[in-house]
Amino acid sequence: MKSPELRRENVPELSTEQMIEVDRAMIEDYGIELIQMMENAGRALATLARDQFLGEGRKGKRVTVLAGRGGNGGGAIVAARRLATWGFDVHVSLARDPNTFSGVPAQQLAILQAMGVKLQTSIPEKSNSDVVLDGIIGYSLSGAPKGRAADLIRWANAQSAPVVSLDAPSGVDATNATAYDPSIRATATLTLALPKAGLNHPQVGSLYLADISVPPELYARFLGLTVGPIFSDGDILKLN
Ligand SMILES: NC(=O)C1=CN([C@@H]2O[C@H](COP(=O)(O)OP(=O)(O)OC[C@H]3O[C@@H](n4cnc5c(N)ncnc54)[C@H](O)[C@@H]3O)[C@@H](O)[C@H]2O)[C@H](O)CC1
Ligand SMILES: [K+]
Repeated sequence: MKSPELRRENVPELSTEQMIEVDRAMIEDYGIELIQMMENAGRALATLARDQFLGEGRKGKRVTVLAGRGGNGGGAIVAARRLATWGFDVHVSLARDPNTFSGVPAQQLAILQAMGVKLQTSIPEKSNSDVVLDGIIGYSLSGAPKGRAADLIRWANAQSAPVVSLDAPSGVDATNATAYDPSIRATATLTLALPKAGLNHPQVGSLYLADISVPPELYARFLGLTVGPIFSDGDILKLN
């Protein structure tokens, strides 16, 4: 299935600081809550994985989802839930123990646990995934990945399956494009709302953009940026 395309020069790029301001305005000025944005992000990630990377004959196909405890992991956990409900064999590996999760990501994790989706807190023991989803760290990366997050990144890079990153490849700075060691070498990256300035890096792979329902007028009002109704042709655009 082909995604509608959008030329990169036709949309502004955001810094992490600007994206945090978008998140703030969404919640405080428009009343669009984090859980709503995360649902849109996660559903788009699941849809992209299904339509671009899982192909025909989907029954029994294995999806490995790597998730941190922040907003990025929360979106990946939503994607895991959607793919599980669509009949895929979903395995989730967490970068942090479940009892360290809080807020909306904890709520999303609890749903996954209630559904009985396979969940572990160690690196996946199998290497036969059909696709790997990377929701380890998003725009709140601080320095080179450490601990289990780093172990999961190294594991993902050793897989032959395509790796699809949410928002940014984990370990790549979304604002300044620094690729720390280790960092995900993605086949594709699905970023949210508008492209981030640091996603001009070969480790991003093919770049896609998902609609998380930011009203275009928000960009004008809070960031002084003009953005048209870019998602009028679809929820997921391929950026060229
Ligand atoms: N409007 C939007 O774009 C929305 C984006 N969403 C997603 O949320 C993330 C940002 O979420 P946040 O909670 O701020 O943090 P992260 O998930 O990026 O990361 C925090 C997580 O990562 C750990 N961590 C950070 N640096 C390191 C490191 N060097 N080594 C190991 N671990 C590290 C940190 O400890 C935390 O556990 C954004 O990217 C989007 O994906 C929202 O879902 C919706 C709105
Ligand atoms: K990521």
